[in-house]
Amino acid sequence: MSCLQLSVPLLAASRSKRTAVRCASDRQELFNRIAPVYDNLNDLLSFGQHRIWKRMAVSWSGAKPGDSLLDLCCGSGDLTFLMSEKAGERGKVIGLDFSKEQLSIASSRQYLLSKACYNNIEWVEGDALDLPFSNGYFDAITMGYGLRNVVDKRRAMQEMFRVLKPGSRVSILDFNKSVQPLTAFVQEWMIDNVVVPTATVYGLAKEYQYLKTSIDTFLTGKELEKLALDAGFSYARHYEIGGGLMGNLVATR
Ligand SMILES: C/C(=C\Cc1cc(O)c2ccccc2c1O)CCC[C@H](C)CCC[C@H](C)CCCC(C)C
Ligand SMILES: C[S@@+](CC[C@H](N)C(=O)[O-])C[C@H]1O[C@@H](n2cnc3c(N)ncnc32)[C@H](O)[C@@H]1O
Repeated sequence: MSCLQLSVPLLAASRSKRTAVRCASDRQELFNRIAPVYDNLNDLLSFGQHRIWKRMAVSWSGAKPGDSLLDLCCGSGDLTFLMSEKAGERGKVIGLDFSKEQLSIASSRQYLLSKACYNNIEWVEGDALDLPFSNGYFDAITMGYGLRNVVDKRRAMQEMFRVLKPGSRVSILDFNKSVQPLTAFVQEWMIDNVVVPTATVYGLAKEYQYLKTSIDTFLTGKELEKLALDAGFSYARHYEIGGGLMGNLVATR
């Protein structure tokens, strides 16, 4: 069984560093593979709604002109570009990801979109579980659809806490693991009957089946709030958006 199918409890039970490293590299390869079609499939499969959800995440981060900002697990840069517009030409935004292919797409988009403020963006190939930044460096952090994909969510939350300035916020957007049976049913039905079959047309059935597995083993809103408070954040609130299909955790250091 590849670790893309391993549930988090099984992964945690294995506890072997080697397993975690292999899982991280399997996911790294997955996001390298889907990079060429990632943006288009997101637009197609969410009817463009994901762009609204991402704008909400950036607004909740509290990012403002002149800030030093971080978009963690930036992928092709959707939230990085939004954070760049918030920071303006006096500010700075770092987009960090461990997928070379995703960062390549992000860099190409930066050149093609060529907005003046986008000169404030720096792309960094790195690990969200071992950030190459000093303590208390950033004024705000966003993480869009990344927390569910890291192999150690606690460690990722601790790293975000470490590199944030006191009083600053992290805004974490992801799928919502709903406790409402109807919402959970609709989400699962859409993924089973629309998302995975569409991805199969692109030869990516396994990759989008992983999407479903990762949601099944994700944390609920209340569990995400507790994860943030346990990492040291003073305040944490999880908001359900997109009819409960998505969720956004806002936490203050
Ligand atoms: C931007 C979105 C998902 C990003 C994303 C995250 C992952 O962890 C992946 C893992 C593996 C493969 C792909 C991804 C991935 O793309 C959210 C929107 C795109 C979704 C793929 C579509 C979700 C559909 C909703 C369940 C239903 C939407 C209903 C509509 C708004 C009426
Ligand atoms: C679903 S994509 C999200 C991309 C983008 N934030 C968005 O909202 O579209 C998840 C991203 O997380 C990255 N990722 C997963 N684990 C990571 C880690 N440990 N360190 C850095 N990036 C990671 C993947 O390479 C991928 O680009």
